[in-house]
This record gives sequence, structure tokens and C-alpha cells, in this order.
Amino acid sequence: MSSTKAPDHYDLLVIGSGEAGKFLPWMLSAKHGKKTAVIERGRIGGSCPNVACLPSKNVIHSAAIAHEVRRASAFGVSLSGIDPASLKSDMPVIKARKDAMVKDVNGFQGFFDMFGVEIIRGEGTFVGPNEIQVGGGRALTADHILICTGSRARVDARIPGLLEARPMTHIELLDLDVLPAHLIIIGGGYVGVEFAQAYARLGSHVTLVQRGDQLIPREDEDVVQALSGILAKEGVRIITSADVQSASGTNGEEVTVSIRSSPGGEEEVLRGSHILMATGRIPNTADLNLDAAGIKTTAAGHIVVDEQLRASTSVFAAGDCAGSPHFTHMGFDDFRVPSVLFTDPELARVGLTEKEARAKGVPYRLAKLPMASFLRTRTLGPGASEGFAKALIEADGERILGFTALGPGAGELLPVISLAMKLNAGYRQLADLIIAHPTMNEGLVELFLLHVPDGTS
Ligand SMILES: Cc1cc2nc3c(=O)[nH]c(=O)nc-3n(C[C@H](O)[C@H](O)[C@H](O)COP(=O)(O)OP(=O)(O)OC[C@H]3O[C@@H](n4cnc5c(N)ncnc54)[C@H](O)[C@@H]3O)c2cc1C
Ligand SMILES: NC(=O)c1ccc[n+]([C@@H]2O[C@H](COP(=O)([O-])OP(=O)(O)OC[C@H]3O[C@@H](n4cnc5c(N)ncnc54)[C@H](O)[C@@H]3O)[C@@H](O)[C@H]2O)c1
Repeated sequence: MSSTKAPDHYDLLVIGSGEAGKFLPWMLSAKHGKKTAVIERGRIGGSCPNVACLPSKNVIHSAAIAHEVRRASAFGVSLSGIDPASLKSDMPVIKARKDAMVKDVNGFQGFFDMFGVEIIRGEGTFVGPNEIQVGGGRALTADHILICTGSRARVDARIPGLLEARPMTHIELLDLDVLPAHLIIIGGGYVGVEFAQAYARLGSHVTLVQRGDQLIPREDEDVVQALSGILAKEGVRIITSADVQSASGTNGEEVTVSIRSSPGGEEEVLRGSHILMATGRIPNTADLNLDAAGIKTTAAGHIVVDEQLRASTSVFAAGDCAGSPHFTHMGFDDFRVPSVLFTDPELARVGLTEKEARAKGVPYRLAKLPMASFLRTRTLGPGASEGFAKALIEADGERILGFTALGPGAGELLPVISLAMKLNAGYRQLADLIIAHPTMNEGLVELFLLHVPDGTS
């Protein structure tokens, strides 16, 4: 029997309670008295605090501690005769620490209540341009709808034997309470590289297989070469230009992954205990019945939006599902694009790479400074001075076009550069700053004071 009850009406309905879906309804309800609701089928708060950014950084930090303890003697701290090689990672404790943090940061329901935003549990699908049904039951209408359904890990079902091997994604890896003896990671992007170093530090053998000819393809070659060298020194075996042919066995027991170095090269069979898939993301858009709202998707499944994130007259989309760069802060504001790869040292960038500048025909001057000149790194122990920072300055002016740093805590350098870029403050303004010594940011003064070649103007 069909219900005759009129749909509940809202000013704004949001599908998905992740980073992209939280702030707008919170603000509209709390500050402007609007009637808003968020529909969520899974965990409130979405991926970042539950299964992605925060839990991965928690495990990465445990791995960093393992790394530092193993080389404690280099800092003059005695392990009293304990052989560092005999130190073991206690995976149940590492997982418990991560689980406790996830529980601790998960106060989201309280925020929704506090800001007066209704949470509606269930799966939302469109039944009309302004109408959504939740779990095949409750009907809702809204003046505006915001789609923030995120993305999930891509596992290529076309690779023979892969699905049968039950490979892990980041979700299962983060829930593991045993240390993989040999972790084979497929995909050398953000997820693959961060976990490769972390698990090598925790004590796993790690093999990282990347299809393209370098890890983190978007970054410049000099940066990736330096980072790859650091990972290799820590024991990560990196195989680039390799295509996965097939897999067999069962994740958690024994697995094999056959790879062929491309194009048309040798075949090698990797034998390991676990497989992690880190080959990119698929947007969660297929089950939304977007046709009912006249909303289009790209071939990759991302919702097509304009510069204001508008997908139709009354529907908007933001975050991973809209094809924004997959960073949590993109859900919050789609037009600021810094990124930090949380390896040790961190790889941080904002603005153009050299590769991008060349491809776009943007002339630039390059200022480059080794991390050894950031004096703070000299205090941090072996290896801390590896890496460098570089800035692209416009050829005939002073604006900073891009900045990349590979160094300890490099992510913390970005806000200074972002602010200068946003305010159109030229590099000389940064060269003129007085920065406390010895902080990492102090290195920026030398970079901009002494290492910018003369311009054309
Ligand atoms: C391992 C890993 C580490 C990462 N680390 C970082 C990092 O350090 N820094 C960084 O900036 N980014 C990081 N990211 C990326 C970041 O997690 C994402 O970019 C961000 O979480 C995306 O937010 P979102 O709101 O678009 O989607 P999500 O947070 O995924 O939220 C989408 C929500 O929509 C819900 N949903 C989906 N479909 C429906 C439906 N039909 N009805 C109801 N609800 C639905 C889902 O249940 C989910 O809760 C990482 C990603 C991974 C995988
Ligand atoms: N620190 C951070 O901000 C952070 C950390 C983790 C993830 N993330 C976000 O999450 C998103 C997803 O990360 P990801 O690493 O899964 O995707 P990614 O797009 O960064 O990298 C995937 C890599 O896998 C490779 N690949 C694809 N198929 C392959 C195959 N069959 N064999 C070998 N290699 C293959 C691709 O060439 C690509 O380089 C990223 O776009 C990133 O923005 C961000």
C-alpha cells in the first residue's frame, strides 16, 4: 500500500556526512536557522576520521616511533644491550591505539545535535530532481540538495585471481592486528607510498608495485627520486613500470602476484602474505539514481559540476564524488589545493610543479635549497637533512606560482606559502620576514632571499 503522507520538506538535504557534507548544513542551521538534514548510510563523519586520514596517520606515527626506537643509539639513547633488530611491533596494541583515537574523535552525532541538523540513517536515492527516498521508505524533498557520497577503493576485478585472493583495501589493513610478513602493495600513489614506509618500519617486508614510471606521478621527478631513495634505504622494494597480470592464493595466508615490467618485459612472480590494493578510488555515485534528477556523471563516474559545484539547478556536489582532488580539505573548500604526503620526510606542495608549469607553458624562475640549509633539520638526527625545497616564481614578477618541499614536517611550511599566494604577496615579502630560529619556516627566508635567480623584468 503506498503512503499518502506528504514528503518532509527541508531547505537543504545532504547525502553523506563526511568532510564535504558536514559544514554547510551545520552553518546553515546554526547561523541562518535553515531546516537541514544529512542522510548517512554508514559511519557518521565519513571516511576521514573512521577509515582514512586520521587512522592511517595514527598507524604511521606508531611506525615512526618503531623507527626512532630502533635507531635510538644514534641519538645517544642506550637500549641496554637489546638488539634493535629484535624489537617487535605489537600490532594488537597499535590497532587498539588507533581504535581508541577513532572512537575519541567520533563526537559527530553531538555536533549535528548541537547545530540542529537532523541525521537520517539509511541509503539516499533520487526519485526526482528535488526528491530523495531513504532506504526505499521515507520520502524527502528539499529546495537544495548537496551530494557528498565520497569514494571507495578501486579493486580491479579484471585481474585474474585478484578478487578470489581477497586483497585488502586501506579499510582492512587498518583493522589488521597481525603484522604482514610480506605486504605486496599494488599502486604507488598516496595510499601505497604512505603505507609502504609505515609497514616497512613496523617490520614487514614490503614490495610496492607501480604501473607508471614513477611513484606519485603528479610530482616532479627530482622530488620523487629523492623520496624513492629514502624509501628504498628503509627496505621498501619499489617496482615501477609494472603491470599486474594475475594473483593467486589468499590474503593473510599465502599470495602470489604476477607482474610484467611494461612494455612487453619480463614476468616476475612476487610471493607474499598480504596484498593491499592502492590503485585509486571509485566515486560512490552509481546507486544514487542520478537520472531521476537529470544529473550527469563523467566516464569515471564523477558527478559533473560547474565552478560553483552545481550539478543541476537545485543540486550541488562536493568532495570525492565530484572528482575534486581527493583530499579531505577539498570537501571543505574546493579551491585551495595544498597536499601533504605523510611519509617521513613529508612531501608537501602547493601550487604548480615544474612539470605542470612546463606543460602549461608558464615561464618561471626556480629557487631551490637543500634541507641541510634548513638548520632545524641539523638538530633532528640521521637522515633529517635529506630532501630539499623549491619554489617556482613567475619569470617577470614576484608572485610565487608553486612550492614543493621534501623534508621533516614539510607540511607545516605550506600555510605561510599559501597565505603569501592568496594575498599576492611576492617572494620578497617572505624573504623579509623575521622568523624564530631555529624553526623549519626559517629556511624559507634563505630560499627567497638568496636563491631566486634574477627575473626578466
Ligand atoms: C587511506 C587514506 C588516507 C587518506 N589520508 C588523507 C590525508 O591525510 N589528508 C587528506 O586531505 N585526505 C586524505 N585522504 C582522502 C580523504 O579521506 C577523502 O578525500 C575525504 O575523506 C573525502 O570526503 P568526502 O566527504 O568527499 O567523502 P566521505 O568522507 O567518504 O563521505 C561520504 C559519506 O557518504 C556516505 N554515503 C555514500 N553514499 C550514500 C548514500 N547513497 N546515502 C547515504 N549516505 C551515503 C558514506 O557512507 C560516507 O560516510 C585519505 C584517503 C585514504 C583512503
Ligand atoms: N596524505 C594524503 O593527503 C592522502 C593519503 C592517502 C590518500 N589520499 C587520497 O586518496 C586518494 C586515493 O589514493 P590512492 O593511492 O589509492 O590513489 P592514487 O590515484 O593516488 O594512486 C594510485 C596509483 O596506482 C597506480 N595503479 C593503478 N592501477 C594499477 C595497477 N593495476 N598496478 C599497479 N599500479 C596501478 C596508478 O598509476 C596510481 O599512481 C588519492 O588521490 C589521495 O588524494 C591522500
